[in-house]
Amino acid sequence: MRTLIRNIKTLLLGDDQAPMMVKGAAMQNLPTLNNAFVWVEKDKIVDWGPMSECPVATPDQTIDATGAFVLPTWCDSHTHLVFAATREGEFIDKIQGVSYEEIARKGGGILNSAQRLQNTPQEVLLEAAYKRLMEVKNYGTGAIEIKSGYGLSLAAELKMLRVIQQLKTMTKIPIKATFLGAHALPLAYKDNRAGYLQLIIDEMLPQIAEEGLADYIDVFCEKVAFSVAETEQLMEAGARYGLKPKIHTNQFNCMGGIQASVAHQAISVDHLEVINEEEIACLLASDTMATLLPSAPFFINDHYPQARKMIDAGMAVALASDYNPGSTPSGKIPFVLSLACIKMKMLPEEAIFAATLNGAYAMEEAHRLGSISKGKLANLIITKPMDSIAYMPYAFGSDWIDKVMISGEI
Ligand SMILES: N=CN[C@@H](CCC(=O)O)C(=O)O
Ligand SMILES: [Zn+2]
Repeated sequence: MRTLIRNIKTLLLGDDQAPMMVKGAAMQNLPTLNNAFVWVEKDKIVDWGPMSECPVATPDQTIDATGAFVLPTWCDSHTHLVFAATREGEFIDKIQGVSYEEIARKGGGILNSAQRLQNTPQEVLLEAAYKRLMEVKNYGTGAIEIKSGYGLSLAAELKMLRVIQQLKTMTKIPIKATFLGAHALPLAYKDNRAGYLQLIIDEMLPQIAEEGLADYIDVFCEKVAFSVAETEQLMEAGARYGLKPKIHTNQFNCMGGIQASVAHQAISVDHLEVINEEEIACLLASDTMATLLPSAPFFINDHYPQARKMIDAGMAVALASDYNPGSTPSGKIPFVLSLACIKMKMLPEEAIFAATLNGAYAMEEAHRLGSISKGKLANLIITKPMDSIAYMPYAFGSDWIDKVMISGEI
């Protein structure tokens, strides 16, 4: 199938020499080309440029994008898309003043989700996760990372990861799987932390590696979850099976999670609602992506990451949804862009870079996604007609995406 998208009002991120990530001030320089075309063959972008250079060959399909923007799909590098049940009960608790951390300490939160997931058959989880995947695709997500971490037993963690593996075969959306066995300490191990770590290291990891179920290892490095020393132990264990770290840290506490993750060559550190100068310096000197998840502090009424300070210091940041039933029951990246601009003072251009190319870097997909470059996958968003880039984060309640192309198919 050969598809021509023509008369594009403005093409964003057209760059055949796109870097693997963009940092600091460069995040404002989003490549734009007015009055453009994109030529797609099979699943790839074959050509793009100004309409004056549009090929004369006849495509199988033509899309007229008059008045519209075309940009790469979002690379959502942090989600918990596989879960058994929503948690509206805790939503009401939070409205009535109980904090997210208090709910976790009382055995709600992640443990609540784990209990539900352990009792839910794999096919039921798969059907629900597939529906969520199709939902976020319509919001423009064209690559996604999905974590385990609501299993917390050997059988249930494997079940979650097998669901993710099945999802990979059911869609052309690139998916990366992350093993998050250390998401919460199961009640059965409440007086035996070391025992749970041994279960992860001696039983879960070898089986996961044998079945090739995970691309990355994650740990929830927080006072309410796992310590820095435990996180290091797990990153080292993951490395023995070739799993690179992507670490939940600095959601509530600065306790050394960033430094430890960077020292273990983490692909990304995620959340960063709190961060200090030393941690910013550490990230600046690293190749680790800072992935910000502003829908989480929005939903649990926490403070937002200091994106402006990070970018002004020269850091690269990525934006992701954190779609999960507890802190973020939403996978809508356009809303994440709005929060990034409104609450974190990111410019629209920075937010778009953060949710596309930098998101791709945070899931090691920047070589084939995240920009409009010849040879990259044709995963594209075609917007409804609009006047400016700023309309995207500005119109936070509108559905401004018209079409989503995944691997060359609308
Ligand atoms: N913070 C840790 N994990 C998830 C929330 C999980 C849950 O509450 O179910 C997050 O990234 O926000
Ligand atoms: Zn998360």
